[in-house]
Formats: sequence, structure tokens, C-alpha cells
Amino acid sequence: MQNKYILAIDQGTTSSRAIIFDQQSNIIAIAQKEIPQIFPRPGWVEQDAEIIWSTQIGIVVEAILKAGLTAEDISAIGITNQRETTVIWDKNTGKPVYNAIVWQSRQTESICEELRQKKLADTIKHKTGLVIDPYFSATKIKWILDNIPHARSRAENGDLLFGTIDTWLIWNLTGGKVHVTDYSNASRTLLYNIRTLAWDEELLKEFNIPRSILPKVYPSSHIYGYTSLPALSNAKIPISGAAGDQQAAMFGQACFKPAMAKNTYGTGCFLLMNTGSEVYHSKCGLLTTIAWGLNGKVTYALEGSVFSAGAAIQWLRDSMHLIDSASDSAYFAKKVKNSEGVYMVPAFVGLGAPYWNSKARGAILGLTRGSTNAHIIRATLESIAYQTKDILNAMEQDSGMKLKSLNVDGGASANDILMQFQADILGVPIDRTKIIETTALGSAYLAGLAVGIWNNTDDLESKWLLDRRFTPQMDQEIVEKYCAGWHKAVKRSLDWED
Ligand SMILES: Nc1ncnc2c1ncn2[C@@H]1O[C@H](COP(=O)(O)OP(=O)(O)O)[C@@H](O)[C@H]1O
Ligand SMILES: O=P(O)(O)OC[C@H](O)CO
Repeated sequence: MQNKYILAIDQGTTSSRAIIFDQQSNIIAIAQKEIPQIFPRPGWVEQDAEIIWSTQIGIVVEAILKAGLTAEDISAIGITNQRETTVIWDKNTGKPVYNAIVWQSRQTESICEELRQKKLADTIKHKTGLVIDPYFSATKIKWILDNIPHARSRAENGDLLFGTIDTWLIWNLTGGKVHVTDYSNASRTLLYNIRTLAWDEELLKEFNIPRSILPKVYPSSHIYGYTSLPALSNAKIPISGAAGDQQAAMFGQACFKPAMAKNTYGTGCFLLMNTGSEVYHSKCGLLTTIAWGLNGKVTYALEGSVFSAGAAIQWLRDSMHLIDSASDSAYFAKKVKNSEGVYMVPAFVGLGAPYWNSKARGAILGLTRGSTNAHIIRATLESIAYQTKDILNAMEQDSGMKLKSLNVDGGASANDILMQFQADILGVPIDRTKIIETTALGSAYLAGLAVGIWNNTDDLESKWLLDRRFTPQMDQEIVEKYCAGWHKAVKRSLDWED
């Protein structure tokens, strides 16, 4: 039987990746490129949407070449993306009217404050599963329409389109013909009713967003359209999978059944637990989100979103110049036995779940004359694990379930020191998968299922392979002492910004 190849396009916050899998889910080729981040003002994070597209198509071509294939050899494309990040473009020219406003960006805090004053939190939570926070797309759309000259009138004339990054990439891959998204991405906009599976008229009115700019919403495993591009030799490849990167990672981790959970350590850190067909209403600061739509069924998840995880390691590298590469963080962290009372709270863009404190800002506490760069680096790594612990506590409280182990993936999960510390303070084993590119794998699975490369999720379950298990080794008393210090540090960082 001739092998089939699936191209996964993984457009993450820090980098774009293109990965080619075969039908046994082996990686055949990878191409990757970092994308520039723009910080126009404190707390604002933007990217150039045209650079996202040109980088992405460049590495798609590179991956196909590296694999020794041609575009015609690709049977299906799966898209997965940084979620919530908002692009608005002119449908006639394909030009964005403003930078992509990244999920981390805080420039819409005042719009959120108005919504909180109007006491809309409960309605929004019930309809969308989300909380009022600049994180989600709706206030970013409103900000662009309100602040970019003529944007609102052009949108009302039907000339502008909105998309999260999946939508933007599909639009470009199809030569500007297809304007769509999937349930999982739609569920991150703050405009999509996750119960009725429709754009919510009441919320559109509240945000003053014209319906005409919104994409059509389909299941996550579905033929959205076909490629139509000279760069891909005008081959008509079906684009048949799309999901937000955290949901795709959960699919790639084969968390197909209720109560299965995963944590992805990338720019941020996202712990998701499958809740099946149940729309779980969190009381502990977690989000309810659509995991995927597949075979006529919608699966939901409970999510804890941490805004800065690997981003804090990047900050040590790019702004503090304490390390040359992200992986150096393990080398320095190993130089000290522990962080000796130093805590780093990476609230660069506020804190996400379970705190939802937009005005929190970063802090390093507990410094003494003996503190060194190694302590700060170690404390930064540890902050990723503490934030995850806060999420897991909330999740266990919310669901009443006790996790037996946690599947992990993402760039920073390669760090053994971090993974061991994570197991220690969670008190549950951490299982790192062999393919840490589970995000891309999940989107390849969704794409492959739509075109019959795999028949169903049973075909995929057996493909999950363990790389390494990290078992808890720390005394409970020490864990409690460390966590108490962390919570004291978090308290100091809250509401810092006026
Ligand atoms: N060995 C490592 N130790 C700690 N952090 C790491 C390591 N390798 C990568 N990272 C961090 O992980 C992030 C990249 O992971 P990735 O999964 O590619 O993220 P994203 O999808 O958000 O772009 C970066 O923020 C980087 O700082
Ligand atoms: O790009 P990542 O992997 O940090 O993921 C970002 C999330 O999708 C934001 O919600």
C-alpha cells in the first residue's frame, strides 16, 4: 500500500511550524521559523499578519522539499493555531487593516471594564463558557473597528473580514476564496454560543460587531476547501482539519474520553480536561470550551489558561540576556539545589486562570545578597510549575475528580528539571509523550480522519507512546512550604497596574 502524507501547519505564538506525518504518524520532515513579536506599548502584544502568512507558506514549501515530496504527494492539510489572536483584513485586497492583536495583549482592558460594570459576566459565561478578559477575540475586534480610521464603515459596507489565525491561513491557502473556522476556534472569540453552536446575536449587538465579518463555522474534521497557490504548484490539496492549538494537542494526546487531561508548555501553559458532551460550568475560575466537533458530535473541555510560561524563559533570553537559549535554563537551574526563597511571578500581561487579574504585573521577590542568576532562572522555571498547580487545584475542586497522572507536551516540556519539579509539587506522575509535537499531530489526525486516512479515534489511541515518566519525590511538608511562598508572591503582584 502506498504511504499517505499529511501536512500539519502549526502556527504558534512564537514560531510557525510545518510538519509532515505519514499514516503511521511518523514525522517525515519538520520546518520551523520564529516569528517577530511587536510590543508597541507596555502590555500590548502584536504580530504582523502578513509575516505570519509569508513565514508559514515558506516553511510549508521547505518541509515538503525536506521530505523529498511534491505538493501533489500531500493527501490532506490540518491547521492548528495560536488561538484568540485577531486579524481583520480587506476581502478585496487581502491586506490586514491593522497588526494581528495577539491573545496575550492587554489593550482592550478598558472595554472589558465597561462590560464588567454592565454586569454581563454571568450571561457571557453561560453562553460562551468564557470570562470577561482582553484574552479573547471580541474586544480585540471591537478595538480595531473603533480605533483604525474607516475600519467600522468598511466593515459595515461588507469589505472587511475577521479571522483567528486558522481562518487567516485558510483564506490565504485557498487563494482568498474560503472564509471559515472550526468550533474550537470559534469558542475562543467571546461571540460564539457554545450551547446553540451559533454566533450569538445578543453578544454581537453588545460588542457592536457586524455579523458579515464573521467566518462560517464547521466541525474540526471537515473539508473546508482546497489549496490554490502557485507556491504549491497549484495542487488542489484538501484542507480537512482545523483546531485551536490547545484542543489539537489534546486530540494528539489521544485524550478522547471524559476525565482525560493534558498540559501543554509553550508560550503559555494550557491544561485541558475532556468533559465529553457536558458543558461544565466552572466555579473556580476555569473556562469551558469546545474541544472539537467530530462525526456530528461536539466534545467539550474544562480549561485552565496560564498566560506566561515559556514566554518567561524567552524573556530571560531576549530581555535579560541571562541565557543564550531556552534549553540553557536547565543548565543554570541545576547549578543550585533550589531557588532559596526566590520567587518569580511572570505576570507580564496580567495573570490568567484562576486569578483573572489583568492588572497584575511581573515580580521577583525574596532576593538576598546571595541570590544569583541561577536562582532567578530556577525561580522562573518553577513559576511555570506553580501556575500549573494552581490550575490543577481549581480543576480538581471544580470537577471533584483526582488526577492520577498528567500527560504533557509542548516546547518547554523538554526541560527535565521543570518536569521533575512539576511532578514533585503536583504529587502526581508526569507522563511526557514521545512526540512532543502533539499539537501538529492532533491537527494531522483531524485532517486525516476527514479524508479517510484513519477511520476513527480507536485507530489513533494505540499511537500514543511514552517518552519518560517523572515521579513525585518531594516531601509533602516542603511542597506546602514552597507553595505558600508562591501564593505570597502572587498576592504581591496582583492589581499592581493602576
Ligand atoms: N528546554 C526548554 N526549557 C524551558 N523552556 C523552553 C525550552 N525549550 C523551549 N522552551 C520555551 O517553550 C516555548 C516554545 O514552545 P512551543 O511549544 O514552540 O510554543 P508556542 O507554540 O507557544 O510557540 C518558548 O517560549 C520557549 O521559551
Ligand atoms: O501558541 P501557544 O502554544 O502558546 O498557544 C497559545 C494559545 O492558543 C492561546 O490561547
